[in-house]
Amino acid sequence: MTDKHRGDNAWLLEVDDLACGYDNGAVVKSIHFALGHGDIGCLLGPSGCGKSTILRALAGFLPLSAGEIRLDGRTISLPGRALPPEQRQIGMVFQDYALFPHLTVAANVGFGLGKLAAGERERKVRELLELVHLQDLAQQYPHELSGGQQQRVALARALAPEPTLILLDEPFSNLDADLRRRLSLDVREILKSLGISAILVTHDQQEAFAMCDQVAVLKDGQILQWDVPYNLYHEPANRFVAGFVGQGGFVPGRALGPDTIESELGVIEGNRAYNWPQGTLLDVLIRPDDIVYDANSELTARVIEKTFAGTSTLYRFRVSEDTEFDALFRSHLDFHLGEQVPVRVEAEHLIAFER
Ligand SMILES: Nc1ncnc2c1ncn2[C@@H]1O[C@H](COP(=O)(O)OP(=O)(O)OP(=O)(O)O)[C@@H](O)[C@H]1O
Repeated sequence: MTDKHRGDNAWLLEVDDLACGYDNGAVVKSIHFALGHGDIGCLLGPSGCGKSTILRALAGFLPLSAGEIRLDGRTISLPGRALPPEQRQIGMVFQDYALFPHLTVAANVGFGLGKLAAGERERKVRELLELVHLQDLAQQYPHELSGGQQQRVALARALAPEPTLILLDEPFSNLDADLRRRLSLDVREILKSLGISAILVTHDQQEAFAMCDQVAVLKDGQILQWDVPYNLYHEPANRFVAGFVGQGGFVPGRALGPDTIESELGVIEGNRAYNWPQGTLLDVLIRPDDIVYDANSELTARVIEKTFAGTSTLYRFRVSEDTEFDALFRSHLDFHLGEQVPVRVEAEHLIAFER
């Protein structure tokens, strides 16, 4: 990261106890998180949970009813007192690109650079277009570009004034899946190469995991967990996060000891201790990659659904009326509906919640 963006503060962005909403009441409340210099954070959650509302508060478009927002140690929002959006050094990229249709690509990127001398502005625009690989399209108009190219222009335009933080509001949702994946990785690389921090809003968990260092999972206006993607997947703090992040479902179990659970899938031992009394009834999280095929296993499960996906096949298995689970096998392990298949649980991370 560049020194230009590093202040003396441990965090670039600190959000403390934030609450805000609209005329009809608070939408988000008790929001806490902090983002490091050069880190990319994500607000992930279902539609209507308040992701864009938090982004608007960060950008300065929405007043706070409680809490505080600090950027590089400087307070930018308090209830009744807020730095105007244009003084925050925060850039924004929107879902619909929001480019100026009557301006060329180069003029769009240079739009916010009016204060620079013409030669300096041209140099800066050229550098930014090279960064987003659009140097050959500088004289085109937005309607002559693909969606992915337009979004690159929008990113270059947001980067031009050298913001401290970039806010990305569902920036890839108008693009097809393949382009979405490639562009999200490209944008990550560009932001990392410049050392610019960002907050991405998305409801796409794969995008959040691929692009972000830390992710907040939101529900009903609250952050349920703010963590690195690995922990969200393997150490979900509660049932909602476990269900929302990644695939998987729950099977019934009973605590045998602090790290051991008995279920119809056998005795499962994990690497994490809980303090349930012995005999506590539990729901055990089983992810499709927690199940392996084992010809020697005594446990067999019946195939009740099968979804072929090229290199892998997702199976739904049933052991009893109460115990069903998904398993992802390489597709050469080809079983037919109704077949009894020997399987074994291989779950290092044992995740369970009291029933
Ligand atoms: N301008 C507004 N006035 C009143 N209520 C609003 C306004 N904008 C959003 N809301 C309400 O605030 C809640 C959160 O909306 P928000 O747009 O922050 O959700 P979101 O998580 O970004 O959803 P999505 O993924 O669908 O964009 C919703 O119940 C929504 O109806």
